Amino acid sequence: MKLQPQSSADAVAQRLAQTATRCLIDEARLSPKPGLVDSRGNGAHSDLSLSLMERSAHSLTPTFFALAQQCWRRPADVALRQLIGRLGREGEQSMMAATNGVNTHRGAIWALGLMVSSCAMLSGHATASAISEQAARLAQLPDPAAPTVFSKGLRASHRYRVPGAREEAAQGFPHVMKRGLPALLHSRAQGASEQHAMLDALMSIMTTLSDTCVLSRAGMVGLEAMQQGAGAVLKAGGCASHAGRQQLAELDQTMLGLNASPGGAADLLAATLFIDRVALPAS
Ligand SMILES: CC(C)(COP(=O)(O)OP(=O)(O)OC[C@H]1O[C@@H](n2cnc3c(N)ncnc32)[C@H](O)[C@@H]1O)[C@@H](O)C(=O)NCCC(=O)NCCS
Ligand SMILES: Nc1ncnc2c1ncn2[C@@H]1O[C@H](COP(=O)(O)OP(=O)(O)OP(=O)(O)O)[C@@H](O)[C@H]1O
Repeated sequence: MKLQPQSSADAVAQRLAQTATRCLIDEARLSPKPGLVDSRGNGAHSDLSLSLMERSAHSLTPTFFALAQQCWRRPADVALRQLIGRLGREGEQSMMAATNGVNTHRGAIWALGLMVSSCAMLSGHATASAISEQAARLAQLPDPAAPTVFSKGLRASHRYRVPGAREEAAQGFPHVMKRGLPALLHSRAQGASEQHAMLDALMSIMTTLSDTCVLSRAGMVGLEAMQQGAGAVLKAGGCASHAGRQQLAELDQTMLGLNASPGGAADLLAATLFIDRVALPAS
């Protein structure tokens, strides 16, 4: 979608929105991802496809643009948190309209929505730590208008007593800051291709994330298989190595066998790519 900037705020909002959409598309196309939709196929999903994921990603550009515009240079307070919540839920509706009711990106709207908002609050110029800290502040604020449905993610969080999407954000996205981003930068510095560096970032996120998508579909057995399998890929030398790619192929088979798909880890990979592309280098 073409957005016409009117001011510097609009120009930054346009850049952030287009980058967020691009990160969703790059995440979806990245292959081979265990259990997830990628350019090979639908993974463990019967209702998702790459073209649906791409359509959904494009439908979200106006949501990310509105979030960035509305958050431009504003402080974190309850009024802004409520506004972001409303825009995020409207984004979920746009996604559902674009996909005929299939949940392609709910978790991604949450993670990227908070990051786009945080970045705009900081005038579009901020380090990775500043963006993640601002996102944590937003996520910690109450949104009295939030619906009280007991979602699948919330149910898994309660049943297995593990943190979910809300906690990940409220803690400042530790799986982006301490796993995904360092792994992406490390693999690049070792000479890995961009594809392999992105896959290593995903593996690093998967080693410790309590992904409620995996828990909902495959329980604790599925979560342990995901964490252990991702660790084995990295231990074998990562995705740039032949041994690492063999472990990755095994993990893919295991996840498909368990009908498990790490959707939360995929969201956090997209968020990692976003931070990598928009954050200023730390001084
Ligand atoms: C917080 C959200 C993600 C709802 O989470 P909930 O735990 O209730 O479960 P739900 O099953 O609906 O979605 C969870 C999704 O998060 C992702 N996820 C799963 N596990 C994790 C994890 N450990 N960490 C991060 N993301 C995860 C997955 O994609 C999963 O599908 C969100 O939909 C929400 O409440 N949005 C309200 C609108 C809002 O406030 N938006 C503000 C930012 S735009
Ligand atoms: N490449 C991807 N493949 C699959 N899921 C992804 C991908 N990228 C991100 N996701 C995330 O995974 C979540 C979809 O997970 P899931 O299929 O478990 O949702 P659901 O439709 O609520 O559940 P189910 O299909 O089990 O009924 C979305 O919230 C989305 O953000």
